[in-house]
Amino acid sequence: MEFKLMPGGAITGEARVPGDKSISHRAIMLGALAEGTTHVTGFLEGEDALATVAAFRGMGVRIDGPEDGEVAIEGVGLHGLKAPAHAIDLGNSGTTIRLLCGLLSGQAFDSELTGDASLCKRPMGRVIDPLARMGAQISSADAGTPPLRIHGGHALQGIHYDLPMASAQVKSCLLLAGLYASGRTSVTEPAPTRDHTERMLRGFGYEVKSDNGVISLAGGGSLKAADIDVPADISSAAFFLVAASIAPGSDLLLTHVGINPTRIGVLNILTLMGADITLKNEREVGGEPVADIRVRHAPLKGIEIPPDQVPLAIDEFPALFIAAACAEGRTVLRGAEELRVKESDRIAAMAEGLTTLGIRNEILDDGIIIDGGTLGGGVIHTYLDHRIAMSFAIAALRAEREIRILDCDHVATSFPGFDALARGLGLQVSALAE
Ligand SMILES: O=C(O)C1=C[C@@H](OP(=O)(O)O)[C@@H](O)[C@H](O)C1
Ligand SMILES: C=C(OP(=O)(O)O)C(=O)O
Repeated sequence: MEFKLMPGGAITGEARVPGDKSISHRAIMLGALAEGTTHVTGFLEGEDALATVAAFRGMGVRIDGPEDGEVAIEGVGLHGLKAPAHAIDLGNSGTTIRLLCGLLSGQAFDSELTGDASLCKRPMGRVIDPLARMGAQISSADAGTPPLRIHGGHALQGIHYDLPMASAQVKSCLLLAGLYASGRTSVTEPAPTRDHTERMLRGFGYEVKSDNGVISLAGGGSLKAADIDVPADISSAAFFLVAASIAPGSDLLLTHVGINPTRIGVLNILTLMGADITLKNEREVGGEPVADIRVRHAPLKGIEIPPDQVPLAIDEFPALFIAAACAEGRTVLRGAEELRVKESDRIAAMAEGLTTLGIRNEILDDGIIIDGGTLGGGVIHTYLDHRIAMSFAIAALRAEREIRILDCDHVATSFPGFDALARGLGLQVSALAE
């Protein structure tokens, strides 16, 4: 499928974007390992979260739904999973494969994890190495990439691990392995990352300590089923936060959006650029802060992105680069080398598309410099990356000519129905069979 976008338009109205992907994955994982039935509402019915559902069904867990965002998971307890009959295919989902590495290292059975062409290029050494120090045995393809074979039946010991990169996936992987390890498992992060695993473990009655940047738990406990209301994904909301900011005449309300402090870099960065964003009706839902977000068009200016905001906005940079392209002056991002190992090399993929649209930019090892300017039009390559596709779709609001975006099927990994929702709010997008 490809997207064709006519230039111009404004973004107006009210919308609730689909459920948070990170929280949806964790709801299935912890629900499966809990004792009792976990009920989930607001679940993301996107391909990545559905890959997590399929993985646990394949290990004998009864999961009803999702239907209208509702899922019921019959937990089997920490030791109730069954050996999967086949290799588990996790599609495009880095979060699922890395968290499962930790969880499956603690099982008595062997398992094999694989995925699509994008996932099979992503680095897994970052979880394999610390898990090996805990006593796990995982073999990978030569480059440290999937397919992975996890040899079960090895006793795990708790370790302390200083994370070399700010990664919630590595942190969460080790905490899940730690549930099965003897003694304590603890990690320190070079900078805070999303803390949904810690919050949800506590919500399931498992003690997790966070003391001065050290996050730890002791193995050998148990999880009690809980009800989870998944907020709308701020990473999906980000496309419309940028869209409404850059398109004159825009006024948009995004409802029930998760505003966990470890996820709101996009709000902080856009506000520093001059965006008109207000939070309303702030509340806490099932251990996660939530708000309605109003965003109106405002002229944006280029900024130096504060390094402390980078991990808090890591998935939102493709959309933020479009904001930078529409801003007056220069935006500089550094300290974001992690963008090179996502579903695509997001620095290279965005730089290429920005250049196609006539926006001057310079690639750095760990970031990019973007000079705001006038956007033309042209044909964009997504490199099979959902966030690249959606970012260039919203760029059309300020483009002078038509934009065609090739290979947009992956949008459904995180944001099923993106094009219909965007059309309803004023983006002139059509989805065409390729
Ligand atoms: O833990 C998670 O749910 C995620 C963590 C981040 O990855 P890293 O941990 O690799 O930074 C993020 O990019 C990904 O979309 C989701
Ligand atoms: C990086 C992402 O996801 P994952 O690592 O789970 O594939 C993302 O959704 O932007």
